[in-house]
Amino acid sequence: MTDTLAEKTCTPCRGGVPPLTRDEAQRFQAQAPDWELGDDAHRIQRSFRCRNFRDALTLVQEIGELAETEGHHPDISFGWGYVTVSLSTKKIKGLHENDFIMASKIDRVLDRSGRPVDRQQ
Ligand SMILES: C[C@H](O)[C@H](O)[C@H]1CNC2=NC(N)=NC(=O)C2=N1
Repeated sequence: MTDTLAEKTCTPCRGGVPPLTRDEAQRFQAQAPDWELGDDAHRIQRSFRCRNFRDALTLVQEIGELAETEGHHPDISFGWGYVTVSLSTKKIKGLHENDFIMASKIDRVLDRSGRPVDRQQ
């Protein structure tokens, strides 16, 4: 049984590998179905609803710590009541398995924290 994405760890990406094709990205996306594949298949994105600004800020902090631990970093925008996370691998200007590993781990942060976050699509 191969590890699920959330059990994997990101591998340092030093470029030199092609980004995932749309088909490959769609296969990974099946394991992170709450994430939307961008039109150019070069990024995945998901928004979370939070109770207020402080909750959004706390979630951003948690995601930031996870990114530092994994060595793979999302772009995050947030405000009162929402956090939007976008993942793409800068070094290869497209998607890498690392992006889907991070997506799956971010989903686990939410599930574990059990915060009352609606999952807006
Ligand atoms: C060596 C290390 O893996 C790289 O510098 C990492 C750091 N975090 C990263 N995050 C993202 N999103 N893309 C990258 O290309 C990237 N490179």
